[in-house]
Amino acid sequence: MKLNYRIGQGFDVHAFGENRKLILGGIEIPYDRGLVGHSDADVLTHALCDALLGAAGLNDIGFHYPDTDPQYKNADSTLFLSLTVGQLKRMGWAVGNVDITVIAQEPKIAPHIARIKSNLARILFVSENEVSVKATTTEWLGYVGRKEGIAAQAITMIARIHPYDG
Ligand SMILES: Nc1ccn([C@@H]2O[C@H](COP(=O)(O)O)[C@@H](O)[C@H]2O)c(=O)n1
Ligand SMILES: C[C@@]1(CO)OP(=O)(O)OP(=O)(O)OC[C@H]1O
Repeated sequence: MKLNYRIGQGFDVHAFGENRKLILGGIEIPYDRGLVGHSDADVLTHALCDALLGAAGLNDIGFHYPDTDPQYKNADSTLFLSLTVGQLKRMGWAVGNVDITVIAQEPKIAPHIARIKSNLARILFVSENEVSVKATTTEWLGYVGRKEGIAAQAITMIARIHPYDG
């Protein structure tokens, strides 16, 4: 018999670069630098995609949306999240809750968390109560502390909404 719940976790890091917007959870955060990547480098959304894909046993974001594919150049990463949610839905999974930590020395994320949660809840088809977004510094230690980039980790629980035999 298949279980009705599964958990997954994801982790991602992107480096800061010049002339880039800082996008987290699909929301533009005012800062003098942005993150560098093939897509918009939305590190929070990438970690969340990996958590959801991991929960469903579906490999990772780079497997489904390779950084060698020109169609994803500067892509809005919430597209990957929407596609992932659709993929899970077709397999009979709905998102239960997500818990995300952004690891950044700067900028302050707290003032933007309400907007990030609202945006993610809309894409995940859950209420904002099911979306937790937190932030921490690394107390000036390591690559995050040197303000070289931002890391994010995400954990999710998904629940089976209909049987799937694939
Ligand atoms: N980029 C960040 C980092 C932290 N916060 C908020 O500040 C609090 C204290 O952070 P510490 O790393 O010193 O524990 C943290 O709990 C967050 O609320 C933030 O908004 N943005
Ligand atoms: C999102 C993708 C695809 O554009 O590229 P990046 O923005 O570079 O992000 P990363 O987390 O390194 O890997 C996933 C990629 O396939």
